[in-house]
Amino acid sequence: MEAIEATEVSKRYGTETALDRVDLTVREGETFGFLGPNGAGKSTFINLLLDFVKPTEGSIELFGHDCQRGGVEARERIGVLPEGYSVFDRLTGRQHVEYAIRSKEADADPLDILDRVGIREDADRQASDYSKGMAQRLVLGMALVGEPDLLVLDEPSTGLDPNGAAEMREILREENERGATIFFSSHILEQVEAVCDRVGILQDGELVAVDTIEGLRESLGGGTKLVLALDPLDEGTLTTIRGVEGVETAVARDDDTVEVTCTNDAKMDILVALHGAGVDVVNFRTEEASLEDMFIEYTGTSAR
Ligand SMILES: Nc1ncnc2c1ncn2[C@@H]1O[C@H](COP(=O)(O)OP(=O)(O)OP(=O)(O)O)[C@@H](O)[C@H]1O
Repeated sequence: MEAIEATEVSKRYGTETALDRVDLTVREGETFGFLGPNGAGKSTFINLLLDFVKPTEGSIELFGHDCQRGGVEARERIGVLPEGYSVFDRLTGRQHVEYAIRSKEADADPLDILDRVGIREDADRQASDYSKGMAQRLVLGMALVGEPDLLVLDEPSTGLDPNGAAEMREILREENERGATIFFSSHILEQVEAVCDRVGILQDGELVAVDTIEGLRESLGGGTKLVLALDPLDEGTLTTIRGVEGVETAVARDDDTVEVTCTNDAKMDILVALHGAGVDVVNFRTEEASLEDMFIEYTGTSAR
């Protein structure tokens, strides 16, 4: 059975189309990263999943249950970290987790959960005194209660320092190994690249790509990145490179280094064109296109 199955889902707010006929399947056991620039529709999709808002057209199923008609059964199997969740000021961290345990009728030790997300020491402090990162850890802990079959996480790394982000990745890996499906949105592409089996890229409400990271690379013609040290590196040199068939982008990194994303076949042609234009290639290496490079190619914008 599929964990998430969206069929032709659209959501309009007045004249604003937040999602436009999105078809998406997330299989049980997958870790799926949901990417898109600000305002692309990621939170809207997650809000539809959770039945916080209704689709204008189309439907979404969770474990075979329509999110609107049979959502309750499905939601019992889900752990959620919503965007911008605010903690209850008067409750301690422990009380938050106890609340989640009661409402999910789960059997868990709140301190074990708080330990897992790294705030056991702060269990009995009021959550209003928590830092942003601690509050985010607490909400993740609440999402983990009851060993959910699906974790839906909207920007889980918000507020976390690099250590916190690494711990978050580790928890996602452990949860996935336990058998949970993970669906999360993020602007932190290194994070997505490190843990996801597949990614979907949303832009202006449309799903412009869904694939493995390897698959995205291939569909961008090999997705090679060349890093060239050139003399001279000026506008004329950049124009020469951009004129070669198969070149997607050519951006100067500093005074003498340029980064070029291109198809595999274009690499040799670039060197030939530079030689023809009298440009000296001082240094030359290739790198695999990162998810960030591919995101820019698909959406024309940076993820952050
Ligand atoms: N309640 C609402 N009323 C009107 N427009 C809305 C509402 N919620 C979202 N939108 C619009 O829908 C579009 C998609 O927004 P959404 O919050 O889903 O994007 P997002 O990809 O999650 O963005 P971000 O990365 O900034 O969180 C935006 O143009 C936004 O202005």
